Amino acid sequence: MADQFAASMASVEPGSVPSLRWEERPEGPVLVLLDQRRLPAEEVELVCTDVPALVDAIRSLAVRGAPLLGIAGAYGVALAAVRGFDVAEAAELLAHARPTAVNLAYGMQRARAAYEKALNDRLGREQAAAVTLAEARALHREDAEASARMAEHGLTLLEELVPGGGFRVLTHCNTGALVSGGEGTAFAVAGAAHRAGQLRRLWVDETRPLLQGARLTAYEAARAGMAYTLLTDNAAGSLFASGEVDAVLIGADRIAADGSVANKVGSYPLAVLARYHHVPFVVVAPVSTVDLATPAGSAIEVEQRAGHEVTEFTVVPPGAGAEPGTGVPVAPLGTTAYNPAFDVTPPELVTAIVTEHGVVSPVTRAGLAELCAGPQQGSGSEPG
Ligand SMILES: CSC[C@@H](O)[C@@H](O)C(=O)COP(=O)(O)O
Repeated sequence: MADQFAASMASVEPGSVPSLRWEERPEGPVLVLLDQRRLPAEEVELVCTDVPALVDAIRSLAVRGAPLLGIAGAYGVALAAVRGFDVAEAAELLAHARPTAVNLAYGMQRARAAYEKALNDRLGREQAAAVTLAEARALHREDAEASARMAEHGLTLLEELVPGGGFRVLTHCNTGALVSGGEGTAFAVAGAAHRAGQLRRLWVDETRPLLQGARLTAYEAARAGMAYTLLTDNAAGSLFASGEVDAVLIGADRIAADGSVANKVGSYPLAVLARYHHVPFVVVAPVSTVDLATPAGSAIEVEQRAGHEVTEFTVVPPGAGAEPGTGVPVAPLGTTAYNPAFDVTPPELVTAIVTEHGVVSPVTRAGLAELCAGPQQGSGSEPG
């Protein structure tokens, strides 16, 4: 299996990895995921033949990251439709798999709407399923295109915010090709800077407790040939204090209408540090991550995860820790843990939000709504 992935990896752009694909097999279509729980030790495929298996993969973070959750949600509905399962039931399961990343609901709803419209248009179930799959594929392609646009806009913005170039960028969690149909969000901007010879260093937060930074971003940075250094999350403060960070680039799981940003836990403390040290704090996300129906950050549901992810090292050795008691204990038996998967950064701490439509800076409710309505005309960014 690892060989199959190595072969398919040889055909992709350097630095990018195929995180998810639809495959027609003699026994029926399947969704093939790169199992992110096993990285970087092993490149192992996870094959989903039905939506409950996909929901398990989403909950256990085999497939993760906001844009990819959207793509997975759409393909999940298509899988149910093509295999003749109950589409409404599948959509409900997907909608409740994880609560914070709005892209999951967005992708799922888009595919479901395509299916229902096709049935209303009196297409048969088989044709409706084909339409649903086409919608999932379109969303997958659009995400790749959005990623390329975000990289362009983000690099232009970095050049404006950090005169002189040679950027030292700090990032948190994982926002690269592993979470996208393209090169990702924040990581795509770092990638563009790297190709332009402008990325002096990528500082990679390890991202406790599940180490998306250490396991996944370092893996992607190494593949891309970037100069990168891994740090523990709580080493960021001294790094800022010694003037080693020019900008913070992060992704987002949901952006409320007021510009509040929910992202991997640890993002908010970085925003506070960045403000104190006068360093730009830039959020890179597709417009599908902006949820205008959520009025403010306080209304965002933050996923709370199991305590054993904190009380046990769950990713050493690779693949261990899916269940309580199977990881390496690092706290006395019976210790309780506070384990929110995300935190919310208020808009006043965000220097700019970069989307495929352009840049909003300063971050205002009106500016964000305008950006969501369509691409900016002209150069777009006006860093505040
Ligand atoms: C482009 S990905 C942006 C976010 O989805 C990412 O930073 C993040 O927080 C992912 O969290 P995860 O819990 O690993 O799914």
